[in-house]
Amino acid sequence: MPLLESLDKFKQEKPVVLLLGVYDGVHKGHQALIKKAKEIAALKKTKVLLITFKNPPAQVLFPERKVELLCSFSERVRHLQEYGVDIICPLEFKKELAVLTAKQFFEIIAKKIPFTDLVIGFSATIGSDQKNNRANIIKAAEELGFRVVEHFPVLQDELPITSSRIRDLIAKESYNEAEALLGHTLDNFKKRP
Ligand SMILES: Cc1cc2nc3c(=O)[nH]c(=O)nc-3n(C[C@H](O)[C@H](O)[C@H](O)COP(=O)(O)O)c2cc1C
Ligand SMILES: Nc1ncnc2c1ncn2[C@@H]1O[C@H](COP(=O)(O)OP(=O)(O)OP(=O)(O)O)[C@@H](O)[C@H]1O
Repeated sequence: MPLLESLDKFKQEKPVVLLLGVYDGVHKGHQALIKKAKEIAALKKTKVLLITFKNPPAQVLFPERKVELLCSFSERVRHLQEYGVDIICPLEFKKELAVLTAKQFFEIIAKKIPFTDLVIGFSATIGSDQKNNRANIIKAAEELGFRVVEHFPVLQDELPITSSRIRDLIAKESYNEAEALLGHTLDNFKKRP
C-alpha cells in the first residue's frame, strides 16, 4: 500500500516512523531524512510513513507567491518509493488545516496513525504556532509521547540543499548543478529545454 487514500484508511498494528513535508524533488536532503527514518524503522521492525502535502502550503498561505514545483505528484511518489518510503499519505493543505497548532495537528494524526518517531530536518516548521516553532514541536512530542529526531542540514558547497535552491538553479539554466543537488536527473516536469 504505497499510497494511503486517507488517514482513516490506515491499517497497521505497529506504530510507524513518521516523515512530514512537501518533499518537492525528493532531493539529497530529503533522501538523508528518509534514510534516517528507514534506519530507525529497521531497528523497530516497522515502516516509514510520509505525510506529504499534495499542494505546497505556501500556495494556500501566500497565494501571491508563485511556487513552481520541481516534479509532478506522480514523479514525487515514484522517487519517494525508490528511496524507500513504505507508505505515502497525501494530504490536501487547506485553510482549516493551516490554523491548527503543532500539538493539535499531531493529536489528530496520532489518533489515526500511531507513530513512535518523527524525523525532521533543520528547516522544518509545523503548525500555526510558527513563533518558537521548534520548541512547540518538541513540547507537543513530550506531551503526546513521541520522539523527535532532528537531522543536521545536508550541504552542498557549504549551503543547505533545498527545493527552493534547486528551483533557482533551474531558473538560471544551471541544470547540472540542479541535478547534483537533486541526486538524480531532472524529471519530465522540469525537463531541460
Ligand atoms: C497544521 C499545520 C499548520 C500550519 N500553519 C501554518 C501557518 O499558519 N503559517 C505558515 O506560514 N505555515 C503554516 N504551516 C506550514 C508549515 O510551516 C510548512 O510549510 C509545511 O508544514 C510544509 O512543510 P515543509 O516546509 O517542511 O515541507 C502549517 C503546517 C501545518 C502542518
Ligand atoms: N538539506 C537538508 N538537510 C536536512 N533536512 C532537510 C534538507 N532540506 C530539507 N530538509 C527537511 O526535509 C523536510 C521537508 O522539507 P521541505 O519539503 O520543506 O523541503 P525544502 O527543500 O526545505 O523545500 P523549500 O525550499 O520549498 O522550503 C523538512 O523537515 C526539512 O527541514
